[in-house]
Amino acid sequence: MTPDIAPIEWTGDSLRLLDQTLLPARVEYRDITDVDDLVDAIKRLVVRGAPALGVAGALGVVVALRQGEREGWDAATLDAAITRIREARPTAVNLAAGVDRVRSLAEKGTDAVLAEALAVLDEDVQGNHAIGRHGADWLSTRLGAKPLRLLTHCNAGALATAGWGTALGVVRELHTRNLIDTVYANETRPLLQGSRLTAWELHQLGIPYYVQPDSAAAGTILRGHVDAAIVGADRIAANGDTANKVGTLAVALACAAAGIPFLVAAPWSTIDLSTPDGEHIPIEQRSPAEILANGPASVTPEGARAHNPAFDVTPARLITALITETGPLILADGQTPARAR
Ligand SMILES: CSC[C@@H](O)[C@@H](O)C(=O)COP(=O)(O)O
Repeated sequence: MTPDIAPIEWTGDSLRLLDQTLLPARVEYRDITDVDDLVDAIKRLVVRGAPALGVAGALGVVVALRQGEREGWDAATLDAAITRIREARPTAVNLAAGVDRVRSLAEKGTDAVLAEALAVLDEDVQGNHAIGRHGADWLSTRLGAKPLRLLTHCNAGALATAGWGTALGVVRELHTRNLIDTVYANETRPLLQGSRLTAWELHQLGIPYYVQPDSAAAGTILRGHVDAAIVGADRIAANGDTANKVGTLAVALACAAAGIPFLVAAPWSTIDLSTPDGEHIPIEQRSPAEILANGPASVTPEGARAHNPAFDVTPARLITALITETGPLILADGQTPARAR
């Protein structure tokens, strides 16, 4: 299946990434043939979003193998390079899972690894379309077949995946059914994935939207302007606790207070049955500079300390349903990923 926006591709010679740090001002691609460049791209969020990181991890093993062939690496050097890709960011389980899925094929040769990595990419696009259909069915059955006002946080669109998107995939499917009134896109401080990326995607798709400050979300929800919230996930524990972009928990709490559905849309590749609950999910701490400064200009007194977690964990009890490619799991009714598998 051909994705529309292609944030990540294999060109035949290189891993091509749409540079998400430059959007929406510039559409530029980076051709990656070097492990250092890939690790830097992952850390700087040139490529980002859990499913896209899974594909980057899998294709990253191909990059490492080819660089190793070019530069005559021994097995230990190759292994260390692959591990650096795997550990470039800690929270999205897809990154490590993508690396692990293809790594063991290295002894069969680079072509075998490449074929499996491309399968990861293809499965993601197909799975996202299924998530879109399941989510749209669930929402229109539960809320009625009327145009919906949905809220989302961060970017869980085509850019965050191999194509189509998860939470935004549901929005897109509803839009094709004429069932979207408007989308509230939280701006997503501090790196603005909502105002830069989600708004860019919604604009291109012709879907009506507002960008709002993250801090407006609770008020928008409690004033009755939102029918449901839908977000993506970086890692879902066996009990359904879900790590996603920092600020997601506040949205879930507001939805619970307002009595409206809070949905997580994510593929099974984001579910980590080896992590029992949210307390065990590693949370990435990012650079203080992201919140102590606005570009080059400091916005805080000298010596200010920063607490800058990139993600928070929403407890399963606040999640109405988890929409996967195999259908919805109704966490509100006590279903969990562990019991479903
Ligand atoms: C389908 S993407 C789901 C999540 O990965 C997304 O919501 C998110 O939190 C991304 O964080 P990011 O730091 O931009 O990689």
